[in-house]
Amino acid sequence: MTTTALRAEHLTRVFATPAGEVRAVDDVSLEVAAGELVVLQGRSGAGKTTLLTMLGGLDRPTSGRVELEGRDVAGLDEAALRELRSTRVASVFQTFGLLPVLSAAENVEVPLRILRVPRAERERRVAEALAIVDLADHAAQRPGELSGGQQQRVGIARAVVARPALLLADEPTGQLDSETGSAIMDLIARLVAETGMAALVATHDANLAARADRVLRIHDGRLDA
Ligand SMILES: Nc1ncnc2c1ncn2[C@@H]1O[C@H](COP(=O)(O)OP(=O)(O)OP(=O)(O)O)[C@@H](O)[C@H]1O
Repeated sequence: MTTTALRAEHLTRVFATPAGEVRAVDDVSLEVAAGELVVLQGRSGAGKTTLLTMLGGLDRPTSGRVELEGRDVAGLDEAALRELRSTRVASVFQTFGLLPVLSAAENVEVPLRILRVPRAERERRVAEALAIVDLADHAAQRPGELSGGQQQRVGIARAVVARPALLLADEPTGQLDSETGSAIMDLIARLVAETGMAALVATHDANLAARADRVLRIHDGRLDA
């Protein structure tokens, strides 16, 4: 039986700008199953970031609904939403988002601290996550002492350490050369297969779509049929 990790129904986001209303996302409905890797493709300005931000509960839609593991995200209060964002949904962005003063291991540990996981268990899970992304030997280095690809792998280890139901990635390979970007996509595909999490990855790189179970295309805020 497939379990639906993420469901969006008739999502719309309208921004008011001096030049008038911008319909950044326009009546988008989609589902991502547990263990499924979906790539979202679209040109710059097509609405990818706006859509991912709503799906991750970071922005509320103008209309429509988002369900994560069967729960209506709009029905959650701020505290429940914060908990959801730190435990069930993980995000990986183009600009890595690591804390520069912390080591790789300390960066990966952040979500577990938020969850108040006991220290011994934190250490075990951080070591496991760093090993998965092949960075066990770099645990003590700070982001500035790592390459771009290594930093992105730290970001992925941090994203998955709390075993989220859903991984949202916005151009995770945008800053990387094509070989490193390809390795990052392979890593995401492997994590999806091994952990059963769902992943939605936005990219305008057509080659990366080859790793996906399914490709969605967005154009002017609307998904292609
Ligand atoms: N806060 C905002 N206020 C006004 N307009 C916005 C805002 N955020 C996004 N937009 C507009 O919404 C549309 C979609 O933007 P979005 O960032 O989602 O595109 P994208 O597909 O992620 O692009 P890129 O690949 O360049 O990151 C664009 O026309 C953009 O100008």
